[in-house]
Amino acid sequence: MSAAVHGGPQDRGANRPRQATPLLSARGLRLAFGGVKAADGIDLDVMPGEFLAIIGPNGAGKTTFINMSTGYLKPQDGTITYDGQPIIGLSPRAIVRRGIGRSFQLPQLFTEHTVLENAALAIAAHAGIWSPFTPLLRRGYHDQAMALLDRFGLGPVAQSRADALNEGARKLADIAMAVALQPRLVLMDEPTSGVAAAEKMGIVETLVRVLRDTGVTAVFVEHDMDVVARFADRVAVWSQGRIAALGPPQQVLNDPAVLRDVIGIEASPPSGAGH
Ligand SMILES: Nc1ncnc2c1ncn2[C@@H]1O[C@H](COP(=O)(O)OP(=O)(O)OP(=O)(O)O)[C@@H](O)[C@H]1O
Repeated sequence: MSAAVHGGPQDRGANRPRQATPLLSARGLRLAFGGVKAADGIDLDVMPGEFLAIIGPNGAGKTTFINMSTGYLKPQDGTITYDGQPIIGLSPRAIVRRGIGRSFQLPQLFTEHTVLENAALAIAAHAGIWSPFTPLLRRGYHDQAMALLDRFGLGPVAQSRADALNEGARKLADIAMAVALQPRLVLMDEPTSGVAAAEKMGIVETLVRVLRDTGVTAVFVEHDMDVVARFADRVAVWSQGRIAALGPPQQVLNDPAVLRDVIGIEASPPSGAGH
């Protein structure tokens, strides 16, 4: 366990300065859809190098926060800065170019292409080539794509069509595409949803290893409390568009109100609480 301010179970930031500048900083975010307050005054700092888990019930506004941070939704009020610069109003593609990647609840792969072709397309896109055909003709992208896939353990399925992958591999491939764009921050919306229970920890171990090795900061929405307890440095608890609790997992996941209102159990530790 690290003594760092934002330390957590697998923190590698023991030598991090105590007063690091946030990589992403949200202040006073508000967004309502009709009468539904999807964001009702969100303040959150994401520190460089940390893995921050977002938990909370359905409809609490978790995806809305990711959408606002990646240019898919514009808040009605508030600010978001990334690396000290305001990003509200930028397009999703401009935000990717700044260094924020994301993965989706439903992976966004070109299903009729192979995994290798998907990776080559993502690497080519990062190089500024958006034509869907050019990179497929260029061996160089394939080599880089293969190296990327190997890091995620996806080498054996490189030649498979994306729609032939099981859910775990599909989730990893989607995150690999985000990493191809060389982000400093990745926001992942439920990276383990739909993944078989037996596969889940292995999938998360792989993605955490790759992101940690690459020095990528991560925010991830997660419903499995065992995953959160094991991999998050800090946990933010979303409730009705607000952050109801924020802190290290051992603190937040043992908070009786969080156990009752978010995890849906009376007073037991997080192990076995996932669904
Ligand atoms: N584009 C939209 N138009 C209308 N309502 C929306 C839109 N996006 C989100 N909402 C509403 O805002 C609220 C928050 O939604 P959001 O998807 O952010 O919740 P969530 O915490 O991610 O939920 P889940 O865990 O089910 O994915 C919900 O009531 C949702 O129906």
